[in-house]
Amino acid sequence: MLRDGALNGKTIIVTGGGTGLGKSISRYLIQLGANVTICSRRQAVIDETARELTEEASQLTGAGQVLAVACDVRNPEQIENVMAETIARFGQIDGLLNNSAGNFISPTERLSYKAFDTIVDIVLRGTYYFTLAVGKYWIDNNIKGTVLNISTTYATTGSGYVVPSAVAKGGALIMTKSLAAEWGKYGIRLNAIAPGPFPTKGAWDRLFPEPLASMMDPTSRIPLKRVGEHGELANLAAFLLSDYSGYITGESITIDGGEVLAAGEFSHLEKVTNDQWDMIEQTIKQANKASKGQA
Ligand SMILES: CCCCC/C=C/C(=O)SCCNC(=O)CCNC(=O)[C@H](O)C(C)(C)COP(=O)(O)OP(=O)(O)OC[C@H]1O[C@@H](n2cnc3c(N)ncnc32)[C@H](O)[C@@H]1OP(=O)(O)O
Ligand SMILES: NC(=O)C1=CN([C@@H]2O[C@H](COP(=O)(O)OP(=O)(O)OC[C@H]3O[C@@H](n4cnc5c(N)ncnc54)[C@H](OP(=O)(O)O)[C@@H]3O)[C@@H](O)[C@H]2O)C=CC1
Repeated sequence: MLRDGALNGKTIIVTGGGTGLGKSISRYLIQLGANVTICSRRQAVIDETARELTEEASQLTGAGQVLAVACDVRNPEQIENVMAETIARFGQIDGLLNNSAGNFISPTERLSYKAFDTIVDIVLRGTYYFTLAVGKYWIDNNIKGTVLNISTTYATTGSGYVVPSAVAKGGALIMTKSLAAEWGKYGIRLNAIAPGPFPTKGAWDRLFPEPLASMMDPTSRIPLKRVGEHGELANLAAFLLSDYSGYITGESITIDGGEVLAAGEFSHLEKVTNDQWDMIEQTIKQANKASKGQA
């Protein structure tokens, strides 16, 4: 979507950049000229991704570079280290993509206290810690940086069976909007993306394990009748991290093929045939006549 070189000179930190959506978005940011630091807990995973993305970038003209630094987003000292390593290598930080998450599907009454804390600590506390650390750095150095948080559609609707994740994503979304209001005066923007289903191993292993996978088709409730493609999400993320979205802040943009619209009372009637619609129309028209005393 963006022109080659659209992110030249930008340095962006991507949490959870070694796998799944974080990896796909990092790949596109690098193609557009950004330098990207990927971080997550598993050094071997981010090292392998950095190697792969560096190899791909070497085939392109004007692509950025990639740095891998291990970090648990629940640990402020490790966050400071990611920032220090990024500044040492690339000079400054311009963007932060809070993409790391933990999640699993489970009836809430089966959860231990620690299970709830584990998810909320990664998703809400980790997002807050990283945003606070980078935000302080931007304010101190007069940098007009941009934060993009990967949310979910159920951050606003709520959802059963993923309650810790919904609570944490909901909190992170309100943080996005609150800080957009507070830090706008520094030129700092914060936005979110609320994706519907985009297949990744991390999400599918934990949200659609068997026998659930055989019992439910995630596309059946989606008006566009398909899951998302990583490139579609990467396009939106790159735009929101770029200067082209310079007047957008405090927003959450949904990218879900219309899935959230399924809440509409009559949105599930696609199985009704044309013959049935003919019958329905006649029945309603009869009722209309009856109500006017014409039947
Ligand atoms: C498709 C539609 C929209 C989907 C929206 C998607 C949202 C996403 O976030 S998808 C991202 C999925 N990716 C990941 O989750 C990657 C990282 N995840 C993990 O590393 C683990 O899944 C983790 C979150 C559980 C964290 O691992 P770790 O730190 O090693 O924690 P423990 O294994 O020690 O578990 C802590 C605690 O949680 C309990 N627990 C774990 N799994 C379950 C489960 N399936 N059901 C119930 N409880 C679970 C575990 O038992 C521990 O509690 P205690 O037993 O009290 O010690
Ligand atoms: N896939 C989908 O359909 C949807 C995904 N999302 C969101 O997209 C984002 C990416 O998910 P997805 O790519 O699917 O799944 P992945 O499992 O591939 O990504 C999650 C990443 O988070 C990292 N991570 C987990 N815990 C920590 C931690 N404590 N510190 C640092 N990093 C951590 C993991 O790396 P490591 O284990 O090495 O730490 C992993 O790279 C998440 O925010 C998720 O909520 C939202 C809606 C739909």
